[in-house]
Amino acid sequence: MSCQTPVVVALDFEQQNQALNLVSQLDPALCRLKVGKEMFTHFGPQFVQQLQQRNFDVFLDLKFHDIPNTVAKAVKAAADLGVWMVNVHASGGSKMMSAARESLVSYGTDKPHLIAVTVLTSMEQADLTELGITLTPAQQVLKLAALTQQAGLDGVVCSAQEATLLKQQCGKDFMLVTPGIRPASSSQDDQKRVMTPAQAVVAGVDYMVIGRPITKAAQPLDALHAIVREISNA
Ligand SMILES: O=c1ccn([C@@H]2O[C@H](COP(=O)(O)O)[C@@H](O)[C@H]2O)c(=O)[nH]1
Repeated sequence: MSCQTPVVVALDFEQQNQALNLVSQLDPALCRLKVGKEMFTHFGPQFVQQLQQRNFDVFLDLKFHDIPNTVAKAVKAAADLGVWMVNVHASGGSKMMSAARESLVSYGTDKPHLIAVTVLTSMEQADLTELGITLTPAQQVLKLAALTQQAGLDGVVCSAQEATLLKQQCGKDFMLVTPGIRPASSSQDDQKRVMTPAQAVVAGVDYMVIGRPITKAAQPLDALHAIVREISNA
């Protein structure tokens, strides 16, 4: 059965067995899984394959950002690995994003979703100012999302705080994938632009990436079930 919820659990663990312990309690109908830089650097494509063998859709969150040729080949390698979703940084520009999209043409309908990171959810106004960006986070997200859509990608990573504006600008089919999701009782950690699962549903996000509120909970499965309940009640 394909996944019935928008939840993507971020597997950010130092040890493979910590991640697999959690995964063995999860159901692919309840959530998808995200593998990011920490676990991919430690454990590589074999780790992704182990998750796929357990029938999970995997979002490979490596946020590629390089010259167009290199990013295109990295995205193609992700497609060969059979991941459900892969991403690049929108700030790599439209040539880079177009090259990434073109590298997937030969996969037809078997291609992974290709999305681009706009402004990291850990960033706020002061972080943009430090980089010489004078726009607000929401304005910068809208600008990078427009570039992403023009390059033919499937959607963006953004904060749920920008979801309503983005759906107005880009249309309902442009996929919004939102980290920085925090149930009301959870610590914000290093995230700055956050929303609760219920607020994110109302804002219209397509997928919610959630890590520590689940993985660091005393009872991760209970935490996941509470989030899924909050989402279905919203
Ligand atoms: O803008 C972004 C892009 C990616 N992430 C990643 O999502 C998870 C969030 O984990 P939490 O523990 O729920 O904070 C993490 O793997 C990040 O690398 C992001 O947070 N923001």
